[in-house]
Amino acid sequence: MKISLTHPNRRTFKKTANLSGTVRVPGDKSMTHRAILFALLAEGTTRIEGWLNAADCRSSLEVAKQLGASVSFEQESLLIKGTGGSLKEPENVLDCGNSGTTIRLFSGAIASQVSFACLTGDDSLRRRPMGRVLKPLAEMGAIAYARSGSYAPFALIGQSPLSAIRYTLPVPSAQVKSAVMLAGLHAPKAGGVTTIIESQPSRDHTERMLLGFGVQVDMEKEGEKRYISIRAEQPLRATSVEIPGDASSAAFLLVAAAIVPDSDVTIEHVGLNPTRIGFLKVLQRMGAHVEILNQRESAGEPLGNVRVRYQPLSGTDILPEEIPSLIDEIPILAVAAAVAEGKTTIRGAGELRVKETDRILAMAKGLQTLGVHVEEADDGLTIIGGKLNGGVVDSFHDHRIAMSFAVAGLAAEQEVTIENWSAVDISFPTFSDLILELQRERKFE
Ligand SMILES: O=C(O)C1=C[C@@H](OP(=O)(O)O)[C@@H](O)[C@H](O)C1
Ligand SMILES: C=C(OP(=O)(O)O)C(=O)O
Repeated sequence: MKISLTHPNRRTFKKTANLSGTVRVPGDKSMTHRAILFALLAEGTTRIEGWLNAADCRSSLEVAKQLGASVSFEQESLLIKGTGGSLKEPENVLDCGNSGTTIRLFSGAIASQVSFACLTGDDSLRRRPMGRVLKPLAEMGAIAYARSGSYAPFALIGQSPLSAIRYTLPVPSAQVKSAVMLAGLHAPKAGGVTTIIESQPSRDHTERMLLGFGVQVDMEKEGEKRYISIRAEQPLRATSVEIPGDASSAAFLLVAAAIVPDSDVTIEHVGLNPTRIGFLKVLQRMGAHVEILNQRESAGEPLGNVRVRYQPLSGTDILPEEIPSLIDEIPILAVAAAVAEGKTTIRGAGELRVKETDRILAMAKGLQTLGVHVEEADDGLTIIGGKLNGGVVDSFHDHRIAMSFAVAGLAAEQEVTIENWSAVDISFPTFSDLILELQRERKFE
């Protein structure tokens, strides 16, 4: 007897008529991680509204519990009773799952506090470089022993007090910046002020949210260069945090609107932090009709509604200095480039090679399968736009690759099947539901 097996970990997306409607996307992932970690460090109970209930943030929540946080839920809100700054030594290994933000930011907090912690993650996280955080933390006085020198699992033996440092980030990374800032809160030696120097601005949610928890962060700008300074021994005080929708999740739906003819999609209540919305400028430059409406501010972060209407796109050059403001959106912008008229180049994006998977390789392979002319460079891609064919592509267990090819499927000539689809649960579990909603609301003309 022939048994036909279904593949629960595959999903197929087909060419669609226009997408239309107004939706909200789940909470910002970067902000949710920070809210959980800062609540753990604070004195009192923090209320977090609009948090992202997805696998990466649940990793942060589990790690926070092991370090002494008491967690409860009240309707949609997350309540975290903090430790007042004295973290508990964890009884077991801290499993950070697939989340780079969890492992790197929590390391910064652990470095001054916990006598022994061992941090690890899944197959993907254990391939990602950790030397970039362990090196500055060791310079401040913490002791780290890492597999092969710089990979998880690693043991972190916190030391107190740490020494303040002046640290120039070798790569623009908000995760490294945040880890050093958090260690700096407990680094009263060597002057007691830790300064991080970044030559390209990376996302600044840590700086903004720490202010809400009562911590003063000083920032000086010198052209694109920024000096971020934090004085030691500032206690965190519990607060309420309202988290807007994640601009990186919104990007998938907005690019879908930009490439599916006659679409008109609005995402409400989405974060518009300038360090995160480089992709909107690129989409505009490619010819998409982008509008930002009802812009306002909450908890120190700008937010608003973003409307994108279809207009045929043309290729563009995405420059190295733009990369930090759109680092997680490059896979979906590569899909936009694949349907745009003409050539798109992306350069200065070498960091993509050390994300959940090598995103340059994954996009090049997948787009080639769909018949696109793509050339890989060490630090980017060159894409000649045109029509997308169908095919079977692999997400390589990377949420952003999976959703990028799902959006490609909505505009491709034949269907696109994505292998290892379940990766979407990392950041955007409701992605397929929202696409369905925008298809249901579509205009019939
Ligand atoms: O700080 C953060 O929340 C993040 C920073 C970025 O990583 P890097 O710090 O490695 O650039 C980004 O790619 C990641 O998705 C989230
Ligand atoms: C790179 C990402 O996250 P992280 O580094 O936290 O795993 C991402 O969400 O695209």
